[in-house]
Amino acid sequence: MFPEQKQGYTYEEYKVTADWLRAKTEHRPLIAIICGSGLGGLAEILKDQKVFSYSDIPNFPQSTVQGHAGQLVFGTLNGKSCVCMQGRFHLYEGFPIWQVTFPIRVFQLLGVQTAIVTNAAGGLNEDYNVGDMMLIKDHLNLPGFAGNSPLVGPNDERFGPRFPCMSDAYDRDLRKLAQTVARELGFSDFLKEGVYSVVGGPSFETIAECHMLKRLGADAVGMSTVHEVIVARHCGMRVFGLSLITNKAVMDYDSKSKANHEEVLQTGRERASQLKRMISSFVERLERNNNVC
Ligand SMILES: O=P(O)(O)O[C@@H]1C[C@H](O)[C@@H](CO)O1
Ligand code: HPA
Repeated sequence: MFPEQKQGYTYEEYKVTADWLRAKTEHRPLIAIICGSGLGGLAEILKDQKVFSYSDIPNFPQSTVQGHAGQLVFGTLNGKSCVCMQGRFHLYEGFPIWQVTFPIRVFQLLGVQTAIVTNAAGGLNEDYNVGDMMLIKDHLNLPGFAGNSPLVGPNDERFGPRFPCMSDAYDRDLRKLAQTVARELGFSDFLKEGVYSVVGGPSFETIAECHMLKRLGADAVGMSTVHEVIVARHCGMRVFGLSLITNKAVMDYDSKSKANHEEVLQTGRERASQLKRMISSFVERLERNNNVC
């Protein structure tokens, strides 16, 4: 017979990790920042850092993708306590979806109220350019349509309800705040707002798939974020989602362009300083408004 397969974490397992972290750091984060591919440099904006390698944290999965360092960085940003994931987990790495989203519930137990979720994404909207920042206003959850949701399985009411609402997944006030911040920083020319579609990866999309996603209403495509957002909303966090358009999706059969991870990382490096200023000012304003914009 096959050994019984693990179906998810227990409440106690999330708690073991949260308690372990709480015992090892005095930081009590209210904000979590999840760094997308090549965007780990965002953690550098945190002061008074306490850094943990994922391999040292009980129950934590390990990062396997280039551009995801695999470190949890606690620190303060403009006086506000934050925790930053330098590296996230993706379905294509072979993790079950409940492992992909494991850190989110740990953060909730640590007291996090707001999740800032970033990613690298391919632009489907023809008005988008490489290097644009896209405020995520909504998502299309393709793995979810096929039943691969992080909330599948018995629901633990201590985290949230059986049937959480997702029509307000990406907080409108936080998006407004981001628009204000971008305007003040002179970033409006490369700021967009749109719909992010998650696919399973790791292969980049075919031309026909890109056309399909665009017709479904997606402005950008990626391989992450949505699972984390669903779990964050389920447990009552406010979510701000930000995509960096690292490449243009190939939509034309005559095109010689080929999506590739190196271009994704390179665009991240080129936009690193603007992204840091954007997130830093955004968090500063959150503080000023006591998280109520
Ligand atoms: O972690 P994110 O979603 O930013 O990473 C994207 C999707 C793939 O992991 C990778 C492809 O280049 O970048
Ligand atoms: N497709 C899927 N995921 C991505 C892309 C893309 O074009 N760019 C960065 N992540």
